[in-house]
Amino acid sequence: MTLTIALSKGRIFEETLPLLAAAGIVPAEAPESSRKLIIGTNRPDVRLVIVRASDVPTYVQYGAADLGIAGRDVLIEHGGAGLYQPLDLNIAKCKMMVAVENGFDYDAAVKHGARLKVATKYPQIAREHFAAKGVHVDIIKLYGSMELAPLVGLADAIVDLVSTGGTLKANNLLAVEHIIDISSRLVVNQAALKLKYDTIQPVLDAFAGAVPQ
Ligand SMILES: Nc1ncnc2c1ncn2[C@@H]1O[C@H](COP(=O)(O)OP(=O)(O)OP(=O)(O)O)[C@@H](O)[C@H]1O
Ligand SMILES: O=P(O)(O)OC[C@H]1O[C@H](OP(=O)(O)OP(=O)(O)O)[C@H](O)[C@@H]1O
Repeated sequence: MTLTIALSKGRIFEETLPLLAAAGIVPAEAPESSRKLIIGTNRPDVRLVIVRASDVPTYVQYGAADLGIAGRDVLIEHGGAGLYQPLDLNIAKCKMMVAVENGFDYDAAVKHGARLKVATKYPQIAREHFAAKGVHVDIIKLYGSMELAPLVGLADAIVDLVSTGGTLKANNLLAVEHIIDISSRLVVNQAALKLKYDTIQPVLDAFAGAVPQ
């Protein structure tokens, strides 16, 4: 039975290579240098499909892929329907944070009870965070370059991923709240786990044994 694994290009693909190797899987091509969306491997029964990071849960949910690797951010926004999430892979680590322009008095803005304009690619996470604090927000959905929004008056604050802090610094922004720690997880289609147990379980075991500390 063929096993299909959904991965995104970039950091997730790079950081997944050692996990795949532990399961005896070596991609036939590098997705960065190929335009192919279906990539074979050294194992005739395993293929990779290359999708947008935020589309990985959808491919696995509907069984178009049996396994996938997706960030916790993406999984929260997707909702996780139809997905089994057996393993935190401890890769693509970063933090979901609230950030504002240097000089913006965030504490005062929150205390005053006025509505805060928040730009983000992660409306679900942002909404839950501010609801728990009892802060009224207008969420402005963006698809990237969130850091620009406070600089041009689109928003008072952003909710975005921070790793080194370099992007915030380069744009004169300051992190003011830590929402959650993010890493990527293995997701499995619930029906596939039963139907393809003999193929999937050894891959899960190999990944579990190779998770970086
Ligand atoms: N700076 C970072 N450092 C570490 N991990 C990160 C960083 N930025 C994002 N991630 C994690 O890696 C995952 C994939 O990020 P990537 O940048 O490849 O895709 P994306 O551009 O966010 O997604 P899409 O293509 O769907 O818009 C994210 O979902 C997140 O969990
Ligand atoms: O704290 P840093 O180390 O600077 O990382 C943070 C940046 O990384 C992510 O962007 P990414 O690199 O994925 O760019 P993209 O969203 O344009 O793909 C995130 O959206 C931040 O902009």
